[in-house]
Amino acid sequence: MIGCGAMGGGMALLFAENGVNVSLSDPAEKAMDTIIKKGKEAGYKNKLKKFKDYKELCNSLSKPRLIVFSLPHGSVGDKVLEGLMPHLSRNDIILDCGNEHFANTERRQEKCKEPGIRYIGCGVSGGYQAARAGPSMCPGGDQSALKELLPLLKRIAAKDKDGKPCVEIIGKGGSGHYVKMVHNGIEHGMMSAICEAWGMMRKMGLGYEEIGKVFAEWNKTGELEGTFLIYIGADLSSKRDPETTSDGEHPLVISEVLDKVVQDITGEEGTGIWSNTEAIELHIPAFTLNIAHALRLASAYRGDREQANKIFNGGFPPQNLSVKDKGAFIEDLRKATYVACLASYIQGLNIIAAADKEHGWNINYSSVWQIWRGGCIIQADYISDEILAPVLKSTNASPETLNLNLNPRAAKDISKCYPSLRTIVAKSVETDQVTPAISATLEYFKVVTGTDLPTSFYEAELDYFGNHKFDKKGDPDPQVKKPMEGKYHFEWKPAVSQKEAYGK
Ligand SMILES: NC(=O)C1=CN([C@@H]2O[C@H](COP(=O)(O)OP(=O)(O)OC[C@H]3O[C@@H](n4cnc5c(N)ncnc54)[C@H](OP(=O)(O)O)[C@@H]3O)[C@@H](O)[C@H]2O)C=CC1
Ligand SMILES: O=C(CO)[C@H](O)[C@H](O)COP(=O)(O)O
Repeated sequence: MIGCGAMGGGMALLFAENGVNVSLSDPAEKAMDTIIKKGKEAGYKNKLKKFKDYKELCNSLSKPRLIVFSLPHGSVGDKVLEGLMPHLSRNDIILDCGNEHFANTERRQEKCKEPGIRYIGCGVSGGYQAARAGPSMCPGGDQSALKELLPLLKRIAAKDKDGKPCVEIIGKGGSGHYVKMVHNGIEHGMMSAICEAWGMMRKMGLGYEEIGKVFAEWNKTGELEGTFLIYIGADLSSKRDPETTSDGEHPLVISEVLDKVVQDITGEEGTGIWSNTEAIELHIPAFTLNIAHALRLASAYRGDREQANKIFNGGFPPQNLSVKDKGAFIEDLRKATYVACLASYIQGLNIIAAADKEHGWNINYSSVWQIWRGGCIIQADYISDEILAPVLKSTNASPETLNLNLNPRAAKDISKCYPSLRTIVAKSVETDQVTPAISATLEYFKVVTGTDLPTSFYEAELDYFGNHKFDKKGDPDPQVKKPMEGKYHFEWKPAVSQKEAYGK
């Protein structure tokens, strides 16, 4: 296990629990000692050993070796690979369990080809608790290595509600890391919508623990049933700090958490940036994911926000929400949260489908479905059973069939929940609530199902100044339905000389 932090430490213990001898490497000796101590306490006798140099570490492993990375993304992995290479042999496997950029994964796979080392990009999900108990795993790369590894991975992976392991072969090349990256993009869309709903409930006057109870209800039944992020939202809402304050209180931890999400800016994580960049580069409209990312960014600048708040004389803070029927409003909020979560899935799947076509990864979509069934952060039982299963589990699921905006079952739910989504956004606008992902979701569904968009005017302006051409309404040519340049240009205003324009 190279990298013994929150995730690597948990996975090292998980492997040891499953009878595997684990050799540890981390710059922090203390991190390795802690894992060894925990292993001893758990009764995994002599299963965990620490190593300072790669030669000794590699000599300690039986062949073909399995080397697991749980490292920060980027150059760290390159340096580690460089250092390990001289001590590895043909057929050894590197299982990169970090959140690595798929292009780095593919570059390393290329580098490993000649010496015959098999490099697998394997996103893992579920946080450090799942790393210890069994994560959802998303491996892609060399098929022979994947087939050899799968039995072991199935032993350690999370199990879904039917007891099936949440790990399957995703596809070739960097597809495993790609799917995990998009998982995180979806995660961010869902987390944004959920925190926005939480913010509105706070402004309705609900206490932290009361909101926890609402989330617990949402998680029990209906469209948000079995949604991990709703479940942990319920759980965290009642956690109290064991330290007492001066007045003898044990404060709710959530009441003390500052409103900033920083890891995109600190570089700690990259998946949010990469998944949005991918959406843009692959021409996928991903309103909910894009704005969720922007909310994180804006939130990170706490100091700037404080200064702007002063300059704007207090800014535009959310007003207290008075609603006639609290129960009905919370039900609208639940439905709005659900459609924003579903929109996040739809946008994420559209990104994966476009990338699969572009890279020829041949992604197995029933594997994607299975790894998202349990153990991962975006686990959502209702969405999985009702919406995704009929599409992703199908034996002929392909990038062409993945667009859930064209799926009648998804359309039924979105149409049913749309009035609630509109009610929530309208109330939010009226009272200055912070609801970017929920509002963007309303716009998203309006736009992707709309056949009378104001972009006619946009197109005309583009043609006016740029000769960018347009197509005409009613043209029977099927090409006009494709994203291709239009056939017509109108001379809205002929170009004139400088003298004619400026009169000199
Ligand atoms: N935390 C989470 O919830 C999840 C994280 N991930 C991904 O898993 C990976 C690990 O994350 P996480 O455990 O949270 O991060 P941590 O920072 O806790 O762990 C990373 C570990 O790698 C160590 N490290 C740095 N350089 C080297 C090196 N050259 N050789 C060996 N070890 C090294 C670090 O040591 P030091 O601190 O001394 O530099 C640290 O102990 C990341 O890619 C992350 O994106 C994936 C899913 C969930
Ligand atoms: O990969 C993860 C979950 O799936 C990690 O928890 C990750 O650290 C979350 O950070 P970010 O919100 O920046 O993706």
